Amino acid sequence: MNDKEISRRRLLGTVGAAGATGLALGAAGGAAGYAAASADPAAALTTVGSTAERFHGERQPGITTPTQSHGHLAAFDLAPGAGRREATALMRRWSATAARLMAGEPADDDTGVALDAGPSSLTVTFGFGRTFFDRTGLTAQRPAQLDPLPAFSSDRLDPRRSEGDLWVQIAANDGLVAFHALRAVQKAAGGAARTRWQMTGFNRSPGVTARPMTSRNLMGQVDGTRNPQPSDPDFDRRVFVPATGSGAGTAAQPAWMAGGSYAVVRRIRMLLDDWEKLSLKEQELVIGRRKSDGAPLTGGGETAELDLDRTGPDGSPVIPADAHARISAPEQNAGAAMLRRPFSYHDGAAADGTPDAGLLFVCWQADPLRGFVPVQRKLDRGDALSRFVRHESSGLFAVPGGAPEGEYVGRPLLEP
Ligand SMILES: C=CC1=C(C)c2cc3[nH]c(cc4nc(cc5[nH]c(cc1n2)c(C)c5CCC(=O)O)C(CCC(=O)O)=C4C)c(C)c3C=C
Ligand SMILES: [Fe+2]
Repeated sequence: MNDKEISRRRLLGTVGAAGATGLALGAAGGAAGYAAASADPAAALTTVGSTAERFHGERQPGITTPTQSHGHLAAFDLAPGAGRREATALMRRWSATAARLMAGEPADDDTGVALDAGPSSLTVTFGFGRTFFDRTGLTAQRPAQLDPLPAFSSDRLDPRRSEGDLWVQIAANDGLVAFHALRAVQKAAGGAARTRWQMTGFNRSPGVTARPMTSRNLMGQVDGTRNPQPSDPDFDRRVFVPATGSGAGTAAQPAWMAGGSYAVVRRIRMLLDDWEKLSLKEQELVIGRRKSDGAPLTGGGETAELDLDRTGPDGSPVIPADAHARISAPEQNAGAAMLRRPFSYHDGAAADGTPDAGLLFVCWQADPLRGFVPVQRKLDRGDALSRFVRHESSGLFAVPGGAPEGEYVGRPLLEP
């Protein structure tokens, strides 16, 4: 792998090292807050702890930020009686809280949970659900892209753990820093909004592999190999809403979504007891890739192209017709693609004793009808993986562009 490829892959969090886009806050740089308060600031922060992401900017953090090791996803509903005024004040408070915590500074009325740690690549990302717009009298500003996702035959969705007026994604390379931020966001909600659901996930910790590697999921597969890369000429067009408010071939988007993206969030349970009964060969045929290194069954290394036309001695395709990697490939879906940025989760055992574990699947795209929806439709019809997974909750959120310095996320919608 050359240097360019490594830095490109770091950007998407496929490596086990602190983020390339982050800003290391050393003592000389005046890392305010927790670490600066310790006896020896110069020694207090490791590279992992001292790395900071920027809150303010054209785009929100947490979309192309290298995937962190700890994540919390939370949806909130506006409190009864709360409308646009309360939502505006809430987004101001949340943005101020996120900016402070991401810079390694304490929140108002701080709980002290992250007292000794640096920002640890914390990101806080905010989104609006479909119901937010009616609640705030902004129905006319609701993007068509937030229309409900179609029902899929394999859905087993729990409505209480789906959707929501507002969505927050919190992630950091330290569990205490991530939890601290979640509590700060929940406290800053005050009387304006209540937690509707909350889920906790994880990824590999920075630095645990000897070389930069794509992460694995709880089925043991290398997962993330064929994600779109920021260096791809069509990356921005696929993932972000352009400043003009709409992209080629997509439905018009409101101006307030410029620089934003849409997050599809699915809690996908893995039926691990069934999966783990398969032989290695059977597992590899389900995906169409080798488990050891993620390489296509048709050969080459991890990043080699899939040869979808290759047949074996018996005349059947080497990458089976129902293999997940074949069915989800953009070439099989009129170019539909999304940026997958998931977390694994493990919530103990279900009532039947099986592990309640799987993927908090989060994918990003400029338009869900040109990303998640066509691919999931296809997977729903004939993906070999579907026997081993169950979609248990779902959310679709409009994530606006980032807040410039001195502003808050969502200002162009709430106070145009
Ligand atoms: C609708 C979108 C997708 C869902 C839902 C989904 C669930 C899911 N996927 C894996 C494991 C792997 N997925 C891989 C590739 C892959 N998956 C999707 C989409 C969804 N997956 C896409 C678009 C792609 C890339 C296809 C391509 O560009 O060729 C892979 C292979 C490695 C990789 O490219 O990342 C694995 C492994 C699980 C376990 C899962 C649900 C739990
Ligand atoms: Fe997949």
